[in-house]
Order: sequence, then structure tokens, then C-alpha cells
Amino acid sequence: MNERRCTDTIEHFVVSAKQMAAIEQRMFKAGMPVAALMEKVSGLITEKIMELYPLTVVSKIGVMVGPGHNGGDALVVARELYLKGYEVKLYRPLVKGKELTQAHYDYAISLRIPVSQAIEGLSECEVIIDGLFGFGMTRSLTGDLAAAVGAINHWSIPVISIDLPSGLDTDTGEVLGSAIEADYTFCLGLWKRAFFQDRSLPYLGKVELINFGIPLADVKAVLGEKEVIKTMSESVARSFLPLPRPLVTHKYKQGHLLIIAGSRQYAGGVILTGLGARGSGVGMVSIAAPTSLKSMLVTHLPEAIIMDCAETESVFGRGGIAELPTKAMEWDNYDAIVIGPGLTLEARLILPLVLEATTPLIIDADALNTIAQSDPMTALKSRSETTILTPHPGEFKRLFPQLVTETNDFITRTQIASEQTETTILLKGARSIIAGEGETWVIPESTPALARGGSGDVLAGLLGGLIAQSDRENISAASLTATAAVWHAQTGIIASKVHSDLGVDAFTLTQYLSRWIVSAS
Ligand SMILES: NC(=O)C1=CN([C@@H]2O[C@H](COP(=O)(O)OP(=O)(O)OC[C@H]3O[C@@H](n4cnc5c(N)ncnc54)[C@H](O)[C@@H]3O)[C@@H](O)[C@H]2O)[C@@H](O)CC1
Ligand SMILES: Nc1ncnc2c1ncn2[C@@H]1O[C@H](COP(=O)(O)OP(=O)(O)O)[C@@H](O)[C@H]1O
Ligand SMILES: [K+]
Repeated sequence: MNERRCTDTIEHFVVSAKQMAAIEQRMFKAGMPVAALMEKVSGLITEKIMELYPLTVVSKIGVMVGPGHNGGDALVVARELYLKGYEVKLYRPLVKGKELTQAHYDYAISLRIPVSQAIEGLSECEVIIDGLFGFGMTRSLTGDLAAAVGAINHWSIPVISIDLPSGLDTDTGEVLGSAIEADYTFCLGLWKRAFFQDRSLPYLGKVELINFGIPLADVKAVLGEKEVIKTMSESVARSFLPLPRPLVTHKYKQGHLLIIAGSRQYAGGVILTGLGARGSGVGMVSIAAPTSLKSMLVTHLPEAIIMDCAETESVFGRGGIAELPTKAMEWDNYDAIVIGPGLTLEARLILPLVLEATTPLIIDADALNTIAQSDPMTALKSRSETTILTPHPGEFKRLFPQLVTETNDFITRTQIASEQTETTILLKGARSIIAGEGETWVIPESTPALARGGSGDVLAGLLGGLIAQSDRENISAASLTATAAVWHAQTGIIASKVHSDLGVDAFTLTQYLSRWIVSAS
């Protein structure tokens, strides 16, 4: 196994609340004292807080204390900060608590750490620590709890959440009643699923995993083989890139990608897909597009072979592909095919033929919308080669409306859709999710600079080029898809540092694709 490809470390696993509780229980059963673990975890959190807000800069810290062990962690942090010289003030909206939490509370009182009876008592603090609830939160926040969260969100005091912002569902990231909008969240031990659900991002702030030494064996024992979700880190993504080129090679050995895209109505998408493919380093790009786009494509992608296709003449004048030339359908000539960007729903005329291709196929945009109009399961399950779908949430809903009603969890949705269609699915978003062949990957970092027309077209071309270049003997389609998603996201981050979030149009994005490769060396 390529060492850089090792995802068998604590930082890569993503768990649910139920799994986290089971993992902790195994540790406690094996003899780790609960109180000792709480001290260890809270010591690490205290160090982080002191790095962020040294005593020379900040002195007044408010601590919100909940009834469970999240509150216990908060009390240990409060005590340590107090002993270091910070002015600490507690607020504890619920009087009852778990035994260990109560013990820490009693000790804090004995040290004369002040307690405010109302949330307003914390309004003069310079930092607030949110230790109301962690992964044990089961019910919606109401009454004093909801009022406290509302007040904190209203003030402009920085908030640090312990484990996750109180009020967020640990698995789906949904707001249960109301939720803390944190500036920092220190996720304890293992990443929780909520960190990879788009809806929770506005509440998380900057995130960091506090690794407190959970044994890998306990994680594996609880997750088994089937329930593993992993983050695709930059270093692991790099390990899935094509191997360094041999000195003696030629263009067709470096992958041949066929792009089937474009219409008179949507002419630009095919260019962006071609530029995404160019950025992947693929040896050869062929493009099948409506005939009236030919001269434009030659101008923008002089290296590509353009196969012009007869156009449809619908009443709307969309000028879609009416028919594919025979040359385009010599599927064995290609190492991968991308179909979709800008096709319009007239894709229905060619899609059934393309689905029969015995070549890895990436289906995007209007090709997905076209499949959604028929019976997606039947159309996709009949394919013999690798199939990758790259929907954004709107396209996903059109394809799998029932799944969207059945589950609020974006990760579960993607996994079920992949199983049902026997495809690899990339559900695009602020945090994209990939499921295929039993693997699930989440992408830990991206930028809203990518929320821009055409950036998905770039990704489709990049992914197609990557698949075309890979020998795929030991690399799954899901790993390669996640690699392309990391490459795309990191390129967005690099480009936005130069051009700002407003400056990363899809064309500009393509100009930075090779920078991510270079940035590793
Ligand atoms: N045992 C330890 O020392 C460790 C503790 N950790 C901390 O422990 C936390 C989990 O602790 P718990 O399992 O006690 O869970 P929480 O601290 O999240 O709170 C659960 C408690 O709150 C109550 N509750 C849930 N929803 C409520 C609502 N809406 N209104 C009022 N009460 C509500 C529950 O009945 C339960 O008593 C983690 O998030 C983390 O902060 C671990 O991360 C690390 C190890
Ligand atoms: N807020 C965001 N943060 C990070 N990435 C985003 C965000 N919004 C969109 N993206 C990314 O931008 C791309 C948009 O793709 P898509 O919706 O298909 O656009 P288009 O069809 O215009 O090309 C996806 O890769 C998605 O993950
Ligand atoms: K919390």
C-alpha cells in the first residue's frame, strides 16, 4: 500500500452520534476512567483556547455549561482557565446534570468561580465557550436554552463550541430549535457527520479535530467494514493522481477522453469542460458537439479533435446534437467519456446509445436531467462499465425525488442512490459527498468562490481527464472522483487567494488547475 495513501488514521474517519457513543463505551469498559478522559480532552481544549486567546489579549471568558459531559468538559476548561488567571464566569441554564458534571460544578463553586443566573451576565465577556450540548443532544432547544443561544448569536462576542455547536444534530447537521453560531468548533476525538453536511457550515466556524488518542481498533470494531465514511485529504488525493510519466510514451497512452456536450443554446459549457480536461493533463481530448460550435471550439481548444454533429431544429431553436458521428461511437478508442454540459434535454436523442458504451462514463448536467425523465434505475443499472453521476442538489432531487423526502441526511442519500443505481455518485455542494462501490468519501475543505456558473462543467472535464489517465487496476472510481473533487476545491482556494472569492469565474479557475499539483513540491 502506498504510504501516502493510508487513510487508516483517526483523522480520516467520520462517525455518527451512535457510533461515537459506542466507541467511547468500549474505551470505558476497557478501563479508561471517564473522569480521566474528560481531564485529558479538556486539557487539550484549554491549550487551544490559550493559543487563540492568550491572557495578554483576552481576560474575560464566559462558559455555558450543559447537563451532560459536554458541560463537564466545559467546567474542566473553565477551571483550568481560571487557575491560569483568566476571569471566568459560568452560566448553567439547567440545574440538573450528570454526576461527573455536577462534581466539576461543585468544585468550581468551591474555587469561587462566579456563576451568572442569567445569560445577560455573560454579555461583557470577550470570548464565550459553548459547552451546552455535544453528541448527546437528543431534543430541540426550547425555553431558557433557546433564549441563551439567541442572545449569544445576537452579540458579536467570539464563540468556541466544544465538540459541536449546541443545537445542531450530530448526524444531519440540522438545527434542533436553535443553534449556536460558533467562530471555532473543536471536534473531539473523531469527525462527526454533521461537519460534512452543507446546512451546518454556517454554524461551525473554523473547525479543528482534537485527537485525544481513541484506539483505532475501537473505531474499526464499531464501524465494521460497511459503515466507513472517510475524509479525502489533500495528501491522499495526491496519491491517486496519475503516476509520473515515463520518458517514452505518447499522447494516446496518456489517456483519451471523449466529451459529448454543448448546444447552440448553451455553447460555453463544452469549452469549460474541455478546459477542465486540459487541466487534468490528459493526453488527448476529442469533442462531439453541434456543428455550429465547431469554429468556436477550435479557437478555444486548438489541441482537441472536434467531431461536429448534425443539429436538432426544435421549435425553440436549441440546436442540440441530433446524431453522433460514427467515429465518436467507436467507444474502444476512448478511455473515458463525459456527457452532459450544455446538451439541453435533446440529449434524449443520443443518450441511450452512449449508455451502451463499454467505456467509463461520467454523466453530468443535462444528461442527468434527461435520465431523470425516464427510469434512472433501469437506464443506469444496465451499464456494464463504470458510471459516475455528478449531480448538484437540484439534479439529485430530479433523479431521486423519493430519497430526498425519505432522508434529511445528504450522506445517506448519496449512499442509497449509489447502491440503487450501481453507480458512483458525486453529490456536489459546499461539502461534496462521494459514494460508490461501498466506499464513501467526504471533502473536508472548499470555497464559496466555486459557487459560480460553469464551475461544475470544469469539474466534469477534470474528472473525465483523470479517469482517462488512470490505469484503474487498484484505484476505485469513487477514490478518483473524490480526488477530482479535492483538486477542484483546492484549485478554487488557490485561485481565490489571488483573485478574491469574487474573482474566480469558471475560466479563471481552469487556469489554476496545475497550481495545485505544483503546490505539493
Ligand atoms: N466522557 C468523556 O470524558 C468525554 C466526553 N466527551 C464529551 O461528552 C459529550 C457527550 O456527553 P453526553 O453524552 O453527556 O451528552 P451531552 O453533553 O451532549 O448532553 C446530553 C445530556 O443532555 C440532555 N439533553 C439532550 N437534549 C436536551 C435538550 N434539548 N434539553 C435539555 N436536555 C437535553 C440529555 O438527556 C443528556 O443528559 C461530547 O460531546 C463531549 O463534549 C467526549 O467527547 C470525550 C470524552
Ligand atoms: N458554497 C460552495 N462552497 C464550495 N463549493 C461550492 C459551493 N457552491 C458550489 N460549489 C461547487 O461548485 C460546483 C458547481 O457545480 P454546478 O452546480 O454543476 O455548476 P455549473 O452547472 O454551473 O457548472 C460544484 O463542484 C460545487 O461543489
Ligand atoms: K457544544
